[in-house]
Amino acid sequence: MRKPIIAGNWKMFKTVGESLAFVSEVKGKAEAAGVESVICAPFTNLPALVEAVKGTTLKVGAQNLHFEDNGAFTGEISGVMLKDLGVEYVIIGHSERRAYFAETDETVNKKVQAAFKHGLTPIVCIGEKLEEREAGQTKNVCKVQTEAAFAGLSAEQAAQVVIAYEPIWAIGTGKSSTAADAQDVIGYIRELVTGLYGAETAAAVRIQYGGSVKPNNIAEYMQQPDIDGALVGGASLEPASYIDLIKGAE
Ligand SMILES: O=C[C@H](O)COP(=O)(O)O
Repeated sequence: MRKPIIAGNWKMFKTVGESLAFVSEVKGKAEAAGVESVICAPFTNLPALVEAVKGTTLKVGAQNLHFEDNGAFTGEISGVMLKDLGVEYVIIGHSERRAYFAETDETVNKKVQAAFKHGLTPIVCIGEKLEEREAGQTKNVCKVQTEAAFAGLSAEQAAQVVIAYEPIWAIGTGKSSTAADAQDVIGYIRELVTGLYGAETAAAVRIQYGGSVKPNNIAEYMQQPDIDGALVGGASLEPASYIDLIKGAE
């Protein structure tokens, strides 16, 4: 049985003070039995957040990591450093990182391996651009990105990966994929994992939908057999909305 997971991706929003105010608002309210609630915050906010969520069921994630443990990589943060802070999750290969920071399928794979090396759970983002969808390439794009992300992982590691299927045209646009379309692609992604590792591993992998998920549409996605949660940007920033997302996922 897969435990649903709602992850808020705050992107480049919130100061430390704003993060702490958010946690004190949602504490005790963004907790639904059987739903894992994660906040993926900017690096600067992680130490304070890890401290603030102690004693709650909220978990903290980063939005990126470097694949090396340390070295001359100005401005980067490694898995060693995240683990040292007490961070549990890390988003890898978000489409904004692929588009603006030159992340490739190869670096995504290296980062997934680095996450496992340091005991972090990777939330691996995949998804097609609008022109790829219009050209009927959605599943092909997801196949290439999924296979690359999982390269070299053991079945035991693969089972722990969280995949976030985010059609790029649906991110921050208010144009969400229909629940049926999202299920179609996510069901296909699970078949891909079955092909790579077998049915038992594929049945354990959690696959989220992301792209304009809001409190008023989360339930439709959660009703789909292969959708195990959501990676949420805009609607995760306000405490009331975040609480409603968690409740809606129950
Ligand atoms: O990581 C989250 C996604 O980019 C979705 O963002 P959004 O919910 O604002 O569309």
